[in-house]
Amino acid sequence: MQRRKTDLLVIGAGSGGLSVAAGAAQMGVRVILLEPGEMGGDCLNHGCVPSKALIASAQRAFRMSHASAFGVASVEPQVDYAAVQDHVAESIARIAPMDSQERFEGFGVEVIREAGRFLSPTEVQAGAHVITARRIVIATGSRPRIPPIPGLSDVPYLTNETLWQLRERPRHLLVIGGGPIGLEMAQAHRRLGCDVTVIEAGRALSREDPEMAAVVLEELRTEGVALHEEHAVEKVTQTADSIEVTAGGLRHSGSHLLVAVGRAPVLDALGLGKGKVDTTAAGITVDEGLRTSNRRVYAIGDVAGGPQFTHVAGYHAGLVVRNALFGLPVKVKPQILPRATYTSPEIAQVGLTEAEARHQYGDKVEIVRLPYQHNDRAIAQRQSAGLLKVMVVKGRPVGASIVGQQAGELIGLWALALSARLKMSDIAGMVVPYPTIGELNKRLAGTYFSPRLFENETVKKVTRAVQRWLP
Ligand SMILES: Cc1cc2nc3c(=O)[nH]c(=O)nc-3n(C[C@H](O)[C@H](O)[C@H](O)COP(=O)(O)OP(=O)(O)OC[C@H]3O[C@@H](n4cnc5c(N)ncnc54)[C@H](O)[C@@H]3O)c2cc1C
Ligand SMILES: NC(=O)c1ccc[n+]([C@@H]2O[C@H](COP(=O)([O-])OP(=O)(O)OC[C@H]3O[C@@H](n4cnc5c(N)ncnc54)[C@H](O)[C@@H]3O)[C@@H](O)[C@H]2O)c1
Repeated sequence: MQRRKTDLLVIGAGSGGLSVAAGAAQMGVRVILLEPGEMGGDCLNHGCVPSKALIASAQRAFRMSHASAFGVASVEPQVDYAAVQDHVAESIARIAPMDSQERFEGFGVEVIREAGRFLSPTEVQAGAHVITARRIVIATGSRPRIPPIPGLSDVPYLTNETLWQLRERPRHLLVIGGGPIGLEMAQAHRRLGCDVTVIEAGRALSREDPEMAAVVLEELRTEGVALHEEHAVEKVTQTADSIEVTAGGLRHSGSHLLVAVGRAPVLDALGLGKGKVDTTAAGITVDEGLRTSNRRVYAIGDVAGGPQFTHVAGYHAGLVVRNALFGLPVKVKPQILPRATYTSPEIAQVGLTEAEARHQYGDKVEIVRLPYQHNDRAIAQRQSAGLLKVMVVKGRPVGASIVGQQAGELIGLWALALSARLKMSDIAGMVVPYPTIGELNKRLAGTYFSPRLFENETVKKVTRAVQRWLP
């Protein structure tokens, strides 16, 4: 065994671990990074990047078959599924150098391609190395949760880890789970010409405001995705040429099955008991500053049991670097963390939903609504289905929900508004280029002020009085 000492040991080279390692090493700290698998973790290799690349192919296909309204003949797209997967692989390959071992070694990080396992509260074993570190960051992410459905283990099923190796287009894709993974992949495959059936035990997109989620679900159904909500899966069986899922008294037959029912934290084999790091089923237990029960050890990203997004792992990393390197007090602010699901239309959220805001603020909250149909660019592009809702308390937004074209882009402004505590007047006062979808944000703030200005007798009296004094 080779004994090693370092300032910072990072376990896992995914979105969270890489961000911590890069930040710390570039500040001159000695960093060792452990990764037994592919550099870049889930987001690059099995998550965000491949899913968004597949969605991009699907959007192309959809536009080809829906062009006639624009005066361009619609055509039935010829989908070469293997070539679609080549595009997915190429997207990963183009981004991979950013997360590569060589790039991180260039920052001064020592990368060891071994799994880490605690031997004691201060020592971690990785292959032939025993590493002692002043601070340790666990960033081991999550993996697909496989539910205990009778028969599931006896059939060949896909997860987000294996979907990208598929070369033949599924004739009929069955999807268990109507969350972000299930619905992004369901719509993309439908647009690529597959029959698709989604079986959801509860409500699809259940984290989202139901009014906003309904817009997405209606579009999916219009495009031909068979979506069964409140249908608990009873069993899965295989016949000679198909897989059958029995749910809610119905039998769904398909050629391929995708399981997308949530994530499980990667905790096993880490020896967390020896490290005196406490866990629950959701993940590693952390305080507001991401410290675990072992004060020298932090947990970030998916393994920390909170919202599971790449930008959240990156945000955690920034906080940990500040605290571990400079001793600065840090605190996770859940209310500033946005999320977006990249269906068409997209659905995005930051801060409180309408229901949460009403629950927290009662009648002090004002709900400001603006449908997309008033946006000139959305009309010109025939993408005017959508809605913005912003929850406002005493002139400041406390939450924003958006469903529609580019919702994931539009939510960024409200994420800034919440993190910088901007007022609605700040949003109303900004000037945005015409004609853009982004005008919706400013127009919504205008909608907040309209009744105050234009339906207010005092304002009208004062304005009339001022006219008499003006030269
Ligand atoms: C299909 C899909 C689509 C997604 N799309 C989006 C999206 O569009 N936007 C978004 O924000 N998020 C998206 N996500 C979520 C996002 O991928 C995760 O939130 C993010 O990857 C979490 O980063 P992480 O660093 O916590 O974990 P990971 O990226 O999973 O990295 C963990 C790393 O730790 C390594 N590891 C595990 N055990 C050990 C050990 N014992 N020792 C050393 N290393 C170990 C693993 O090999 C892995 O490389 C998506 C996820 C999926 C599955
Ligand atoms: N655009 C994005 O940012 C994006 C995209 C994909 C994934 N992600 C991340 O990955 C996480 C995991 O996504 P996910 O969709 O797998 O999980 P999820 O937990 O968000 O949704 C899973 C769905 O499966 C349902 N379900 C659970 N067990 C079931 C069963 N036995 N039968 C039928 N339905 C069942 C649940 O009710 C739920 O609606 C997300 O929460 C998100 O954090 C993000």
